[in-house]
Amino acid sequence: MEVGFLGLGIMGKAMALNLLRHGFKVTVWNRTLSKCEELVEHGASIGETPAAVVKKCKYTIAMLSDPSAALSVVFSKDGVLEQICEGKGYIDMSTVDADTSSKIYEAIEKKGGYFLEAPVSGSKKPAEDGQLVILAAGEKALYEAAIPAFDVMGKKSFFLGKVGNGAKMKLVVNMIMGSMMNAFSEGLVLADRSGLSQQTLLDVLDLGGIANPMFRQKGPAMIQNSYAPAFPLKHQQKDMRLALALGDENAVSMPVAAAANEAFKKARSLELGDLDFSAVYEAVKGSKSPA
Ligand SMILES: NC(=O)C1=CN([C@@H]2O[C@H](COP(=O)(O)OP(=O)(O)OC[C@H]3O[C@@H](n4cnc5c(N)ncnc54)[C@H](OP(=O)(O)O)[C@@H]3O)[C@@H](O)[C@H]2O)C=CC1
Ligand SMILES: O=CC(=O)O
Repeated sequence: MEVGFLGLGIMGKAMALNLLRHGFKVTVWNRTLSKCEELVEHGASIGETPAAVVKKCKYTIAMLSDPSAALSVVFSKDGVLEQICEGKGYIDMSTVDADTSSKIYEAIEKKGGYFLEAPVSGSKKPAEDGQLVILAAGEKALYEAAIPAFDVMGKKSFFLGKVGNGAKMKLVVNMIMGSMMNAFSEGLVLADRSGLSQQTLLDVLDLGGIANPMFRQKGPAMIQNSYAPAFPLKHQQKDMRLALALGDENAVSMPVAAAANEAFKKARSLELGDLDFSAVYEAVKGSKSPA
């Protein structure tokens, strides 16, 4: 199966490598074209533009930073829309809001193409290990055609119905995750400032009813003030912002998420946006300068 892949950031690179490892023929494009070279070493071909990738491939996957990147790759000159046509499918796996996804869907449908949104839950390591959770919605026939690729990239795929439902599910999940990360950070600060061992707190948490992989994996690095980016903080703040907008639309009061969003914004103002989202701990601690 030949697929196109647009966007070779932390996630896209790992996902495209998995496809290559499992025998897919992959044509890649990235805004910073030099990032394609590593994929070429693993057997990928390069498309010079998103349009060139879509022209060559029946199915094209995108994994881009945010709504503005997702829209730009489709609608700009040399974008996806120039070559999408009947018989071709476009699968956007970026985390965006339902409106962005719907705009892309409508434009692609007008040209006779198929569209599926398929954001993922799971970070750098699950992407490398093919263990993502895929939250798809849109054209069912395209979902079915994409299952061999989803089976390589993920451990479980959900088909959630009409376009927008995948985006919304992903935002709800990440809203919860961002709030949890803030509560966790406050707990670590409180333990430390009240004279307790943070390591003992991690041990206690891991044995109880609120044990979870995120605390287990991020906690030890956080107490060492180490934030190598797996999920960049700027993307988590984007997801909080988009989830809060979804709350606005549905008149859902979310004071916990709103407070968490403020902490992520504060962390961005401390220039922590490119670090892992666990670096919000620095903002919660009250750090005054970049970590
Ligand atoms: N990292 C994670 O743990 C997870 C991330 N996600 C989501 O997946 C998506 C990608 O995340 P991740 O890989 O971490 O992000 P990165 O920041 O590592 O990569 C972002 C990608 O988007 C591209 N891009 C940014 N702006 C534009 C633009 N205007 N036009 C074209 N391309 C652009 C970048 O290109 P360039 O290289 O040129 O900058 C890069 O390929 C995001 O929506 C994120 O929220 C979902 C689950 C987990
Ligand atoms: O979007 C981030 C994730 O870990 O999932």
